This record gives sequence, structure tokens and C-alpha cells, in this order.
Amino acid sequence: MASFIVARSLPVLHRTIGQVILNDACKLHHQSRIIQCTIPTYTQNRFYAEKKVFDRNKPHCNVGTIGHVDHGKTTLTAAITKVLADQKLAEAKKYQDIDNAPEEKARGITINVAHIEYQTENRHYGHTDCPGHADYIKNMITGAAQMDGAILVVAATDGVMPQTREHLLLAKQIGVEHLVVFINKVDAADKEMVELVEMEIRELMSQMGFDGDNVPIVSGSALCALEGKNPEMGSEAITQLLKEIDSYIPTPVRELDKPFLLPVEHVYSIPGRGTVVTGRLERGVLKKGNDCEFVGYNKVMKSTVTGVEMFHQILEEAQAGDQVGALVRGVKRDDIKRGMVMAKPGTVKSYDHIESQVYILNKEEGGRTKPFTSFIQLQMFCRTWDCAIQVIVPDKEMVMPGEDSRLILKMIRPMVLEPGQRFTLRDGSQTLGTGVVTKILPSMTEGERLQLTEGKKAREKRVSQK
Ligand SMILES: Nc1nc2c(ncn2[C@@H]2O[C@H](COP(=O)(O)OP(=O)(O)OP(=O)(O)O)[C@@H](O)[C@H]2O)c(=O)[nH]1
Ligand SMILES: [Mg+2]
Repeated sequence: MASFIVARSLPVLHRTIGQVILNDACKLHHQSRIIQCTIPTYTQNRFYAEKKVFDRNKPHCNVGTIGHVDHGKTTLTAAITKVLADQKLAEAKKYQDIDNAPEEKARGITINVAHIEYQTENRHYGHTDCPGHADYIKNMITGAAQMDGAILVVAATDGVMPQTREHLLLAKQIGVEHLVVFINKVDAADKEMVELVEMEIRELMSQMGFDGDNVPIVSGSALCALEGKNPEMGSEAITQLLKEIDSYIPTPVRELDKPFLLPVEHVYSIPGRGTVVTGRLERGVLKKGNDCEFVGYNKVMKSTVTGVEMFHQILEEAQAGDQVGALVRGVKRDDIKRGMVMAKPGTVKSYDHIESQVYILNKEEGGRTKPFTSFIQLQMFCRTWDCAIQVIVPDKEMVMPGEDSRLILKMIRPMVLEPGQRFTLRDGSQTLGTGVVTKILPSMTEGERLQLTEGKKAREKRVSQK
């Protein structure tokens, strides 16, 4: 901890005083509004605090918790930080620190994804805790899109449930290939039940194209670990889980030599500092002083990066794969939106008309039961954005569930896309398929776009009348 001068308005300090350890100098200067105090890091994003420089001494890997609502993903996230904090490898996060939005506290469920940092002996981790509730699947998709591997949490008391399947499916489609399973709540289930759930998971994962026979499955109780009870199913199970994560999820090869690209996940305005955008750096290297461009939603805005951080620690340079916060100059918070891409100027463009190859899920995989034809309106999810689209089936009358098909997609607004990029298609609350961009087509005319907008409005009207 370091001493430094804070010359800010007192009400701000008063609000955060619980987290600030004041020394004698502070009390002396209290009246003169110049406060000297000792403070671990800035709180409420309002302080200029002395920050640590991030020490890149281990490979960085992004993981996270997925699974059905209430199976214990947030409890497990908190438990991991507790167990690692005991080894000085993390800062312990309480359950309430992770689910900290008022609605999350009131309902006891996760709504927004939360990013947490910890380390093992081998790697530095960014951990994304995803919501399990079906209503927040959109947030889950964004969260999972940033993971190199995931922890599937299944409660022994429930076994496989609808969002266990759906999250597995989405993970597969998004390209999260390596999963480790944690069977939770073994304190509330008997041994036979745990064994049955394990068999059920292996079978389901094999069906979905994962290596179900060999996937590491650890059983334990996140709650016991968090409360420091029953170490065998508590802290020891967490340690075992971390070992499996370390060895089973490979560190991906990062594209460091390409121009940088960061899909924007959140935008914050920090008084006195400016606008900060966060997200996972998809490729390249990002440094303070780099010129950048925000592209998406019919806009292109130029800016300059004036600071780069990871988990509130200063980065000399952010590398692909890092969970980054970038301070940018000259753009307001309201100018930037989640879903835009921050990239090296001139390296990306947005498009609204593409050709793609898409696999349409069958009923068993959670997809549609009926075929569809041209002009169906769907929602396309990609990186951190989603957008209404109209589908044209160029080669045949209709596409059956379980089929692979070439599809032309017309988007209601241009977004950043490139050949080879993967995406998910959803119809209301149902995942319909997964695809890859194969070709960029000439931009739509104003008339075509207008037709699309009118079609979307008519559809929304029909849905609201139902
Ligand atoms: N008995 C028992 N209860 C647990 C355990 N882990 C979590 N719980 C309880 O299960 C409930 C749900 O836990 P959460 O961690 O919020 O579940 P979640 O998966 O994050 O839920 P969503 O994010 O809303 O999908 C809470 O009441 C926890 O205290 C466990 O190991 N044993
Ligand atoms: Mg949760």
C-alpha cells in the first residue's frame, strides 16, 4: 500500500471511507480538504490511486462457470477465490461482490456476467461467471465468447437440467472445446446420486460432440469450501478442480502479430479520467498511445488509447486473450456501445449482407422441430453484438432441422464481420443454429434495408398481439 495525496471533494471520500484506512496525516489535513491516506486501490472508480503494474510472469487463460440456474456457479467462483486467497494467489471475493447488482441481490440469481481474477502456480486466469437463468442467455453467450475453456457446474441434487444442455450446446457452437465439470452440492446428495449424475453428464457430453469419456469430472461442495467446512468435499475438491483446469484446458495460441481488435463489452465513464472500454482483446497487441477506431452501428469514430489495464493493474502492453480495460481519448461514453469493435484504424469494416454456411440444430439438440424457408427473421449473435436478420435460402425450398445449409443473411444494420467468423442464430428464446461467414456480399440498397426494418416492425407487432 502506498501513501499519496488525494485532492478530491470530500463527499466522495466520505462515501468510500469504509474502505480507506486513514493515517494521522489524513486527520490533520481533513479540514483543508487535502487528504493524505493509505488506500489499496481506487474504489468507486473515482480515485486516482497508485496502481500496481501487471506482472506478466505466467500465461493468461480465460475460463468461466456455465450451467443451469442455481446450480452453484457464483458460489463456486467465490469458493475458488477463497481457496486461492489462502495460498496468496487471489483476492477472496464474497458471493455478494460477484452478484452485486441490486436486482441480482434481490432475486438471488446472476444476471450480468462478472469478471474475476486469480492465479494458480501455473497460470493467471480471467474467470467469467455466467448467468444460468434462461432469460439471460444473451449475457451467457457474450460471456462464453470470451472463454478459452469452461467449468460446467451441475448440482448433484438436480442432475442435467435444460440450461445444462443449452449452455453445453452454446459452448460447443461458440468454439469453447475444453470443458471441466464440477458436480456441486454433494453435501446434499448421496453417493449413488453423484455417480448417476456423473454418468448422465458423460453421456450427454459425448452426444454433443465433447470427449465425454475423458472429460475431467470433480465432485464437491462449493458452499462447504466457501464456508471453510468439510475440507474433503470443500477446499480439497476445489484444489482438485483447479488442477484439472490447469492441465486439461490448453493455453490457446494467441494471434499477437495481427492488428489489434477488441470487441467492446462494457463502456464506463470515469470522472476526471475519461471513457473506459472493456472486453477481451481478440487479437494483436494494444499499447498506450495507439490510435484506434470504433466501428459498428453505422458509425466509425477515431480515438487514441491513453491507458491500458487488466483487473485494475496497469499493463505495459495488452496481448491477445487479455481481459482489458482501455482508457480512450475524445469519445464520450454515450458514443460507444457494447457490440462495437475497437480496432487498429482501417483494419476492419462493417457489413450488412453476407453469405454463410449454417448448421441447423435438430430437436434432440434443442433446435426447431419444423423446417424454415426464405424470409424468416432471426437474431444473429456474434462477438459481443446481436442483430436482427432476414434469411434467404438460395439453393433449396426449405432447410430441415439437422441440416447444413448455405444461407444469405441480410442484417438490419451493418456490423463488423469477416470471413471465417462464427456466429449463432436464435429465434426468440430458442437457439436455431450455428454458422460461419463464408463471403461478404455487396451492401444492401436503402430500399432493401427499409423492407427489412418494416418486416421486423410487423413481426414485433404480431408477437405483441399474440
Ligand atoms: N447445499 C449446497 N448448496 C449450495 C452449494 N453451492 C451453492 N449452493 C446454494 O445454491 C444456491 C444457488 O447458488 P448460486 O451460486 O447463486 O447459483 P448460480 O449457479 O450462480 O445461479 P445463477 O447464476 O442465478 O444461475 C444458493 O442458495 C447457494 O447457497 C453447495 O455446495 N451445497
Ligand atoms: Mg450465479
